[in-house]
Amino acid sequence: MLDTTTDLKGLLNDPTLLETRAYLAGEWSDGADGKTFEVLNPARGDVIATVADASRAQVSDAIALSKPAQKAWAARTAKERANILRAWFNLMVENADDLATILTAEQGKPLAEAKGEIIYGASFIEWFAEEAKRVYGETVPGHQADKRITVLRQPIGVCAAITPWNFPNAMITRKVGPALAAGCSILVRPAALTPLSALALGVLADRAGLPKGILSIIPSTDSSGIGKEFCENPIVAKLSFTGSTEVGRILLKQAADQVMKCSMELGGNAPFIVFDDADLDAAVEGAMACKFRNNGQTCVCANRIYVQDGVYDDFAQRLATRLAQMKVGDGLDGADLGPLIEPAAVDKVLEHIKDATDKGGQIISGGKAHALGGMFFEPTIVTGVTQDMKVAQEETFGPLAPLFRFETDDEAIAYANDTIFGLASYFYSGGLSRVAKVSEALEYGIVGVNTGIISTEVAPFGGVKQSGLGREGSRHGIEDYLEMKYVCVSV
Ligand SMILES: NC(=O)C1=CN([C@@H]2O[C@H](COP(=O)(O)OP(=O)(O)OC[C@H]3O[C@@H](n4cnc5c(N)ncnc54)[C@H](OP(=O)(O)O)[C@@H]3O)[C@@H](O)[C@H]2O)C=CC1
Ligand SMILES: O=C(O)[C@H](O)CS(=O)(=O)O
Repeated sequence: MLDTTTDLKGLLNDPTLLETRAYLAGEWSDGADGKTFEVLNPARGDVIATVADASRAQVSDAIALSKPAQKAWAARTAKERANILRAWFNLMVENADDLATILTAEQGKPLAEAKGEIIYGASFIEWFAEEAKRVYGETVPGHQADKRITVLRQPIGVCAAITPWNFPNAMITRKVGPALAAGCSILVRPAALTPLSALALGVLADRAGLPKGILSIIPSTDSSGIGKEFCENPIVAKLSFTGSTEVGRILLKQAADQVMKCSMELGGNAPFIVFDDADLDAAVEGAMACKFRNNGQTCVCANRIYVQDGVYDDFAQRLATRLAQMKVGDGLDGADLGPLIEPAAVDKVLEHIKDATDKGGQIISGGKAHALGGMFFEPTIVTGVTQDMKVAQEETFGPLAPLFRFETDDEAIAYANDTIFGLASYFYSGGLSRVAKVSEALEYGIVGVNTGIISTEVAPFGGVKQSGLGREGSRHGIEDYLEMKYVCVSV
């Protein structure tokens, strides 16, 4: 752990963005009985803020208040809602430097990446401000001479969201943007490790003129209690979750009693395939971007790198050369790779490396905790990795690049699909026919071809199999916040 403390307020141009109270139905509130919890900087280990710890009862009250507020919000014109969202987007962009500093301080990713996340997060608010005006209905030719049929698309009502620590800004805006655009209200519970980015978004939403009751940001250590409140409170009509498949399953079971509409962005186990006709320099750059973004802590990060026999050794050597240029350190001090989020994350990377090397894998780069100590870890490459190793089936969520060897296209496709997950996949090839065939054969919601970066607000993001339900972003992202109503008029 670095021997420095973080004067977070002192680093901000606008220190009022560092809000530590809960934002409950538009009111800034202390936790019940003044309860609080501490937020740490994962690079330095120091306490950067003490935040209100909201209780389940407070959340229940906020849900009740958000119901009439939602009705009034839905009654506004789409253009009025869009204008407020647009004002919020502008404020996010204007305050991007401060939002990025807060994000890096609580999450650890390098400042440049944090700034990228803020702009990416803001893009969902901009996109859905535009989509708000395009929620069209339909007219259907009547089935009898006297019948006139119209199809309305109406906001689903009060929504709830649970978001993870790895993207403390963008995973919120990707849910809140479409909800608010559609005319819903939404209550968000961010991960307890990273509530400050979420609360700063609440400050800016307030400034943008969002009416009271439409948005709640709930810092709380009671993840399971708040999750139950979201699933059991009859006012809540929809739940959107991003996080592990394990927690997604719990929430789906809880939501089943109310037959609640759910969107789930769950775990991935992304394959990254390098065929022998690939541009190897491009493939190495793609692997660097895809594997080491957020230090390997995203569910679309390459988890398994499959390289065809003829280019395997060359690719491994080039990747190792590139990795040696990466500087590990404090995200606030210009590092390329920050710390992992918590000690358990370091243990998981060590466990996967040990399992691989016990079964015959060889470390060619890194392989151990970094000399900086704390949650810093050396970016690592293991070669000779096979399908019987843990890393083939489980997400590492850390800076470990395991290199698998394959010979034929069918073998690569079979290995890539041999998982319960189906979020993102990637491959590099220069062959037109291969590009078409492999894209179709991969059982994934997202396929990156000759690119390692696939995240954008304009495309539908989501997985198949146990990676989730629904899509976020794009014109499809608003659908989960709308209900269809068919009106049949006899004339
Ligand atoms: N973050 C992501 O996008 C993904 C994570 N994963 C995997 O999951 C592991 C853990 O990652 P993490 O992001 O913490 O994922 P989790 O699923 O553990 O947490 C995601 C969110 O759910 C909350 N939560 C946890 N348990 C419950 C519950 N019982 N009811 C309601 N909410 C709950 C968490 O709150 P709190 O943290 O405050 O308890 C957090 O806000 C990773 O190492 C990775 O392997 C996989 C895919 C995606
Ligand atoms: O938008 C992204 O790039 C991802 O959603 C982040 S994650 O959910 O894959 O971790």
